[in-house]
Amino acid sequence: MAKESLTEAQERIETLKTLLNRYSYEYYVLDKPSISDKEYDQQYHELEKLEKAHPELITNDSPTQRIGGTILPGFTKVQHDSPMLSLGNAFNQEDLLQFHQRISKLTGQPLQYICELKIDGLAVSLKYENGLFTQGATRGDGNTGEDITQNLRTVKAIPLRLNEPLTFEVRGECYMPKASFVQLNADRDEKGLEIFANPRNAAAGSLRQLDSSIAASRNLSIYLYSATNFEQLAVETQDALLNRLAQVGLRTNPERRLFDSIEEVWAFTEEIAAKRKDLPYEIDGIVIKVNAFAAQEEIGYTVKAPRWAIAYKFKAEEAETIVRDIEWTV
Ligand SMILES: NC(=O)c1cc2c(=O)c3cc(F)ccc3oc2nc1N
Repeated sequence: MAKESLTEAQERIETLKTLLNRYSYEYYVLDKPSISDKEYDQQYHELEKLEKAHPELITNDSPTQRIGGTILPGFTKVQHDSPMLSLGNAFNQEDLLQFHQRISKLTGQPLQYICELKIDGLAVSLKYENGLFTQGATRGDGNTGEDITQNLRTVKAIPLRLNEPLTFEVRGECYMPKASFVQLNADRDEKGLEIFANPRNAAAGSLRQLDSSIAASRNLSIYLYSATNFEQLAVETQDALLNRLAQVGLRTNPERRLFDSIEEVWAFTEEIAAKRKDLPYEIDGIVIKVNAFAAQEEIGYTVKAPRWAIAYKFKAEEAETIVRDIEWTV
């Protein structure tokens, strides 16, 4: 085939990157693919061929650049701009009531709560500059984490470019879906390799790999739940923030609910405890947050945790039965 002119190649490469990144967003972020895998693969291979012929046209946000070419010698350290704190825990209705009474005293505003599923994965921080994914890190000790950008770039649910040129940091939970966990353990068992105890360990083990092609093979996903400098995003509540994150192309968990009383929050924890085994990912509780950012600021933080949030934890032993209950499809 005659070598296409540079501008023709450039235009075709730009078109293919835009199309393939949108298909990837539909498939991995919205879980609603609009084309078949075959069509995707055809366009992906056309992009690979064009980039091979014109390597100077390869950009960092091309879908062909998700798997890094090198095996890292180790992970460099990352200082978090603001500490990645942990959550205080609640284990029963009384603990929730005490949480509510404690914080009601600290704000004159009526309290609206947002409840989010507590995804059982690995907390990570993602930095975007002018819309481009530039750095990913683990929580580490809360102040210093490890740079796992190469591995997080292989997580297809993480967009390499947002659909707005934002510069900010988002945080979320990277996890391994239950079905991927069962398949991975079946494969490892067959090869006589040690199997993972649960999806959280499998996700953590995958993100700790120095060879990003291993992380790429582990079908990890992510839900984002917070952002820094949300003034730029012009949102005043956690719920509005989550809608805004979805708007710019980030994956957020749809099972969130707003409540005006702690009694309704308790009822929600019981509702989710009953349907948790049917979820395609593991959760270890519910995160309850004051929805309004102004009230969050008024209520504030302790040394190691926000006062305006609490994690209601389900009873641990169920976790094993949940994974055991999946028929071990091999
Ligand atoms: N695992 C989770 O699904 C999840 C975790 C956290 C946090 O760890 C967390 C920690 C903070 F200091 C503040 C808010 C948070 O919100 C959170 N929200 C969530 N949905």
